[in-house]
Amino acid sequence: KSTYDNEGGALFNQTTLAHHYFFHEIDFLAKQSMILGNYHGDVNKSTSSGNAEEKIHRLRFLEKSLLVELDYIRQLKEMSRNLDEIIHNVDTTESCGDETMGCSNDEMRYQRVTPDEMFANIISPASWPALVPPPIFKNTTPQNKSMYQIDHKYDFDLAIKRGFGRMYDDFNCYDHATDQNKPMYTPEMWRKLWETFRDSSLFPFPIPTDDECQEEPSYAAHTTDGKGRGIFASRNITKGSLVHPGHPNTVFFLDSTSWHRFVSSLPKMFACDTMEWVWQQDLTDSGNLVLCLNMDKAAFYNDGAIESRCNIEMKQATSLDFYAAKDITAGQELLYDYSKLGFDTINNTAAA
Ligand SMILES: C[S@@+](CC[C@H](N)C(=O)[O-])C[C@H]1O[C@@H](n2cnc3c(N)ncnc32)[C@H](O)[C@@H]1O
Repeated sequence: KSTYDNEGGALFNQTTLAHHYFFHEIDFLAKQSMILGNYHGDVNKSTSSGNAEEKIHRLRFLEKSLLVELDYIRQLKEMSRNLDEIIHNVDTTESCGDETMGCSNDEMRYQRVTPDEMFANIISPASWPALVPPPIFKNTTPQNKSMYQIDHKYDFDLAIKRGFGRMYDDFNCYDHATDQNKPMYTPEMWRKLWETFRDSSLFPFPIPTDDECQEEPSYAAHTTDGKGRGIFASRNITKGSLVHPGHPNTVFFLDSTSWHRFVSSLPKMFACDTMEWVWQQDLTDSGNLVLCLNMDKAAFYNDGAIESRCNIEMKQATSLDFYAAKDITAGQELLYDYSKLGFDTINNTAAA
């Protein structure tokens, strides 16, 4: 929009930002489709041990995702057609007044509008922070690590390496991490998390309905050995059976911006929780790590590697489904090996 160059640059910048936003959105959509398509579409590979019902279930979710995506593409197309028009037609008379208030014609036409005013017309306000550069992260040392946090290699240090340190610090999550009385999540709380993801994500990921979620042989409860909340077997489980399908309640963040936007949109407790729950995994066997987050009680699975107590596992590194690695008795805590998820192969995709 070089014609606006002489207008002081502000409108020019906003125009550029609008285009930047648009292309960022397209790019994000393409990546999100790739992950969804590869993960949910490749059912034969990723659920070779799964049953037909599970495959149908997964394909249904893929179908629903694609329909939402199609609709989104339609909206983007519409937006691209109208983008210039919207930018030109922003109603500026209110902030500038009219000629009787001393505004020149040019000022009336090109009165600066705030990004919020302009973007309110074309995108949801939740998307605006995408255009603000992420903060510069500083290393932080937690003040009061408990014994568990010192022993536990995942906490703090790894979070900081991933670039979460500043957000962890901003939300002052250190006490939260060691708190053994954090609340159990109600369905409303999970929904709130889902809605924030939907609103802060550039992709309107479909929120699964209850009948899309399979019954699992487990329940969430507080642990008694300092691990916070955990997941326990609700009945005896035979070795090899599915204990948790990773779909449809796992969501993906493909870049640091979308992750930061999501966490920054949450109240403190949710923000601190999600920063402790998130992990990275190469879902497409392509060398690209994706940030993954469980939006259901699966977020409470603890690490059993330290005490060699793991009893559940994924059959493939690209899978999100957990199977019993041995016979499990009702009441036992379900534990897996965190290191199997690629925590050690962090390449800082999540860091700014
Ligand atoms: C994926 S979450 C598991 C749910 C967590 N216990 C909660 O209440 O939110 C990972 C966090 O759980 C805790 N955790 C997991 N396994 C642990 C272990 N073996 N010992 C101590 N803490 C553990 C750590 O605080 C870690 O950051």
